Amino acid sequence: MNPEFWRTRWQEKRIGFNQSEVNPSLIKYFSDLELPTGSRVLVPLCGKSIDMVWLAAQGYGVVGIELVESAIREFFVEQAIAYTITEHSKNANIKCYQGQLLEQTIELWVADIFTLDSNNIGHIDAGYDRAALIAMPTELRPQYSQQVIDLSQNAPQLLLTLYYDQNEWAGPPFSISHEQIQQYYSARYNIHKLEGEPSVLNAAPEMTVTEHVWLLNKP
Ligand SMILES: C[S@@+](CC[C@H](N)C(=O)[O-])C[C@H]1O[C@@H](n2cnc3c(N)ncnc32)[C@H](O)[C@@H]1O
Repeated sequence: MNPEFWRTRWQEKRIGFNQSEVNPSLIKYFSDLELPTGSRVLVPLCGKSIDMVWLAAQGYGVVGIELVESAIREFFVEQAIAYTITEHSKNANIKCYQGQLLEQTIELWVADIFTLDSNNIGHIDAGYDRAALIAMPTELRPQYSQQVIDLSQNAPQLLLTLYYDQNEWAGPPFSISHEQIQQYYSARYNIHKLEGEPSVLNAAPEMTVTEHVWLLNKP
């Protein structure tokens, strides 16, 4: 998916991926990461996810990365959080929106994730990937997974993916198999499948879909 695809989706408000309720798997499994409060959580391809509000309410700092600036602005406006904007000194396409919620900092980067490095975003304690890996087409996924590993310096992750017959529906979101998860992450993580539950694709409700929840821990 090129950047224009996502900009158009946001412009035309075709954002069926955006949830009005906090993701139940986040609530159920995030504690498995055993993070002390005050830890900083990376949310790649964050959109305006309400999950970031939940993370802050649990006592975690949030570091989101999102290509489309209007999505980030909508997040702060809808959540009634005051924000400041800092522009990157060398790259006009990169900005950082920052606000405070319940004494936690929510820092959302307007950027193509591939243009950032760990010096930009600072230390990360864990990652939460919902609708991010599965938003990446097959050819970009190895580069994406490596970028998340590099940005977070191999921090543990809670990863949510979908599995369905890719021949039946083109995506995004794309279907990801256990073998693909191994391919992307087994060199740097111990991989545990926590759950596989029936799920629904909003754009193709007739499809049989399973949501998988993965815990990626450092070996
Ligand atoms: C399927 S949405 C998921 C959003 C969010 N994780 C959620 O659960 O609602 C994927 C998001 O990734 C953003 N995106 C796509 N490619 C990106 C890239 N290369 N860098 C940063 N963000 C990107 C899109 O604009 C879109 O908001």
